[in-house]
Amino acid sequence: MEAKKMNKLVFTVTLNPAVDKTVTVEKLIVGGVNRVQELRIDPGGKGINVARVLNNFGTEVAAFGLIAGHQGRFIQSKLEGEGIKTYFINVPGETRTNLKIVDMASTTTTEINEPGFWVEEKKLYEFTELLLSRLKEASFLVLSGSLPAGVSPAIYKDYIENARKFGIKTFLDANGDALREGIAGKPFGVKPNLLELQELMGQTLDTTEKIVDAGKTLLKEGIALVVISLGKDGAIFLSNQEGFKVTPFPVTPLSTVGAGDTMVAAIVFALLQGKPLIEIARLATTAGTVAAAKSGTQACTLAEVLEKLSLVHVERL
Ligand SMILES: Nc1ncnc2c1ncn2[C@@H]1O[C@H](COP(=O)(O)OP(=O)(O)O)[C@@H](O)[C@H]1O
Ligand SMILES: O=P(O)(O)OC[C@H]1O[C@](O)(COP(=O)(O)O)[C@@H](O)[C@@H]1O
Repeated sequence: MEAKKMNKLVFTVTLNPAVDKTVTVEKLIVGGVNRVQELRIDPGGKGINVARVLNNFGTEVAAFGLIAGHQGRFIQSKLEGEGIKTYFINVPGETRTNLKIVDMASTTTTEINEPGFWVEEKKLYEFTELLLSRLKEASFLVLSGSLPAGVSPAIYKDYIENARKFGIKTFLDANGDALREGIAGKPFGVKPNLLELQELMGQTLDTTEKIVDAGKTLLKEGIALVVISLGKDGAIFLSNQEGFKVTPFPVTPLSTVGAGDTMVAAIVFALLQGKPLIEIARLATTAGTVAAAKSGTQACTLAEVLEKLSLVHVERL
């Protein structure tokens, strides 16, 4: 899978960022009193996580998005402190807090995500102008995450079509209507997780064969790379030429938050290096698994991923 341009600047878009508050409890008691053992606060939101991982991997990246209030300033200063260029438009209100509850007894993560701020039309217009005015500088545009109130579900489709005019590849990671409408814009790649794919297809996909068939319908719609992530069961990677299923190595998941975003970052990183699908699949699944083993929403390093690369199991489909 060749990346056409020599320029390797990646733009990420996060219209609904979040401050991720991760609390770890010994055993989650629903309806009871839970005492927090550990607490972490991290910048979050899908495109923001992608940007942080790409930056750790040594890829030049600029994070675009909307932010509000002091939580927004916290996110921006964290990113800039890590050396990531930011292009944020400030909107009224406050950036959401997304609560992540890690239950150490079952090693599962429960997510409680707020809807986020409301966006006025003129602010969204300002943001779109900012993004489009710089778009030609990018080699890859990553569009990730839920949309705040006031933003049309067709927005990703619009950005994908604009990127295509400049010959810029796009990667979409969204859910619900934003995913459905975004797909109509024919992004280069998509990464739904199994739940998102089932919702999109309107059916339960309970075998690898059914998941692969659903993935192939997306390829037929004009998407070149379809990745379906399956949590602890790994991921399926499909192009028009070939397909792979990659199974992770066992880890103790200290927070699975950010695992999908890490996978997206690794896919884009590998695409920019012109890697074949099998290597994209291996690297991205390893990266997601490394992220799942980290507490909170932490960005992993390339060295951590390369060290574990041989531990995933790759099967040709
Ligand atoms: N519990 C887990 N154990 C091992 N790897 C995991 C686990 N959860 C996620 N991963 C890794 O992270 C990738 C993305 O996770 P997934 O939960 O499917 O994405 P998303 O966060 O988008 O829902 C998986 O394909 C897998 O490689
Ligand atoms: O925009 P959404 O869909 O509400 O998701 C936002 C949440 O997802 C995350 O980006 C993590 O996503 P993944 O676990 O899919 O990588 C969090 O940082 C954030 O709280």
